[in-house]
Amino acid sequence: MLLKNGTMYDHVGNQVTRDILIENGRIKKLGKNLQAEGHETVECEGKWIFPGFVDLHVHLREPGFEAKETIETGSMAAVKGGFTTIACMPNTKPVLDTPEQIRYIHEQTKKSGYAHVLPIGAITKRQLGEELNDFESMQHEGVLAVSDDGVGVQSSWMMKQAMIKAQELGLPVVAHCEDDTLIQGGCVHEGSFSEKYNLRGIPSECEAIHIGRDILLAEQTGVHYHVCHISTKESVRLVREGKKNGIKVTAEVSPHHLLLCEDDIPGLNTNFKMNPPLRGAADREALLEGLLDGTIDFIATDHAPHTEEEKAKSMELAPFGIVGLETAFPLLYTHFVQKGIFTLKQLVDWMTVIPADRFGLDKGRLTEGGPADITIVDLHKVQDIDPNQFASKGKNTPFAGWRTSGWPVQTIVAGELVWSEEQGFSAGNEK
Ligand SMILES: NC(=O)N[C@@H](CC(=O)O)C(=O)O
Ligand SMILES: [Zn+2]
Ligand SMILES: [Zn+2]
Repeated sequence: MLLKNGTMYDHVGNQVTRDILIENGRIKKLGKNLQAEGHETVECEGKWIFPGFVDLHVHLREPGFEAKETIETGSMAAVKGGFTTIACMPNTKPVLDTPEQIRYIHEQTKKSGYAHVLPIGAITKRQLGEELNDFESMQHEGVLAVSDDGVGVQSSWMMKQAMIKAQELGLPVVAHCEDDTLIQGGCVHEGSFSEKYNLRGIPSECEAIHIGRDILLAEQTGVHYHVCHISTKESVRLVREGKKNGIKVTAEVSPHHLLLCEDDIPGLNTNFKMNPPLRGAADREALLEGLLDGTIDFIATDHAPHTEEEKAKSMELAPFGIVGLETAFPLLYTHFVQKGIFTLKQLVDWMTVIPADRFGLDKGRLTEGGPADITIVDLHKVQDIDPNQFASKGKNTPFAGWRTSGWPVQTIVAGELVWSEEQGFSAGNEK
């Protein structure tokens, strides 16, 4: 395949116009006036060509919760959103806590996936926090990291054992940070919204207390410790301090925590219920500052689809989580790049090369010889977010109706055009 005349960043970050020749799933050549003979040509004039986006925090729900999402529908949502590599969390049924479960994800991806899917294995058996899994045997089948995402690892001792083992094996520990004793049945942030609606709140320290503990344990064990969906100003402060002290701590932030705070929740609407909850305005400011100063390493969506029936429940009873794959780039582009808060280069780096580098993946760059995972974006395309148009089974977004620019129009995974605005989806990358 030959991509003609696309705009891209070169290796030093300058904006250039280039052709990209793709062969055997790799970028064969990057240059000007490349020859098209025998190659399918895609005209990209006026469009941006980015490395395929990388999202290291996604819930694909398979096995066990196929009514919410499957590897097929979740990876369709991914490529439609411009993501070519996604990591899936182990809070499925059964939990991804054995080598057989990890192999199952790889097999299902081969059969029905549209993007590269990197499974994350659970830290503890059935994510119950009681017994450490066999990381080595899961690693043998190919896991990106270990995590009990969905719940925090309550026991400090258990977390320490996990870190010791993960450090030995070179696996990152990816942490959902939440102290169960501080949740107290909370369903939203403990702040002005919880007060106004008389709901139980989840206080900020519920997250930060785990991060503080884990950074101390990471210092002792030397493991790569990664904080999921960071949401409070205290958490940002702790990560900043940890980094300053040379501790191997990284952090991700979700688009919704950058875009929204508790003041934006329009009443008892469960599409604004997620974990961690939307925090205060000062927290949101601290997240932006942390991302801009490098305390927070990159962006991850925490795509968490649920059925409409589940989300139709009350604020207290509905499950936590919102979808994110199909809206992340346009939302962040519209609200931060167009407004001059981020540069386009920063945003793209936070969604490509930085997550890839932090987790040692050969992804996130456009280089000769590198993988042909590519996202073509029309920055001028304006569209209202419409959940009914999502490829994801999850329609649970707080952003319905938001007018946004910067939509992916074509996505290439391992050299195959897996989705285009005009033709829709074609067979998954490994089919
Ligand atoms: N983020 C959420 O609100 N929900 C996630 C779990 C998680 O990421 O902790 C889910 O699995 O639904
Ligand atoms: Zn989580
Ligand atoms: Zn999650």
